[in-house]
Amino acid sequence: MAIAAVGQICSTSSMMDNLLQCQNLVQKAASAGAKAIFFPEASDYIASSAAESVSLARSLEESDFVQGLQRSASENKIHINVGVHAPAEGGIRVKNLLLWIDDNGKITEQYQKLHLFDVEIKDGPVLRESHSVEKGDSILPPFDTVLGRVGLAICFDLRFPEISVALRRRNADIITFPSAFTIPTGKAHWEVLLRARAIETQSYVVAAAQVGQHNEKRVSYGHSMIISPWGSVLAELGGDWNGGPELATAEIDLSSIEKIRKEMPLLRRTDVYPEI
Ligand SMILES: O=C(O)CNC(=O)[C@H](CS)NC(=O)CCC(=O)C(=O)O
Repeated sequence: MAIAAVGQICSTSSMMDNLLQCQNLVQKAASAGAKAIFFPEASDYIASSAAESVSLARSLEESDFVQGLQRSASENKIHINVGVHAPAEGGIRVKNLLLWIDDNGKITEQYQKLHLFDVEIKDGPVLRESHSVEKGDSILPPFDTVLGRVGLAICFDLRFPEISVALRRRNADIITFPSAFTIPTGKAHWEVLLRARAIETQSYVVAAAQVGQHNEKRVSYGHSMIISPWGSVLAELGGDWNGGPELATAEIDLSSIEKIRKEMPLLRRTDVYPEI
């Protein structure tokens, strides 16, 4: 059994301030005995326009934000899962990435968001992620960590159960959804979707979320959660920015996954519908 932590922050366009928020939580998570800490999507920055987002992006090797977290991981002997941007080929778009940094500070895995959030909701959010972001083209196979086998997905990917089912089929124990959900869609769908993904994959779901006002145009829903493979919310943070970053922790018990999967085997009818 090992402890996982979720960190809830409010990123702005100041990468240095965002790094300080994360580093503060890394220390707290390490003091709480956590083996890994999970941060939201776009922890490095949330920009107020597509142009600003592209101009702020740095390669992983040149990002002070990423390097700062690599140092924190090794100094605090903790693994870090964090969402960041990096420039895409051609210079007009960015990649929306999720990194695994091990407790020596090395980036060992990276996933590029598959599904981009293009919405035009009447009297609600209008966002066109595909204007500034290049979509990924593959599922990253789950990998072994101190907590168990981790499968990576990001934010809007949550709405496509195929990716979670594919990660489960490749033996994920824990599926991540670092996010920056909007308030109306968060209120309506966030917890239901997260619990559904945990229940249908019989896996832990770790969802670190951005919270509060990032700039004059963007506000995020918060409510970071860790959910058990039975679908219970084990840890949850609030929806308000209380002036500082916040942390929640939960124990990851791999034997509970084994028990649930044994007691209720979800045998798929792949003779009727395709295997994912
Ligand atoms: O733009 C960045 O830098 C960071 N990326 C995001 O905030 C992304 C794209 S705008 N947000 C979402 O996918 C929210 C999904 C959502 O709210 C839902 O599915 O309801």
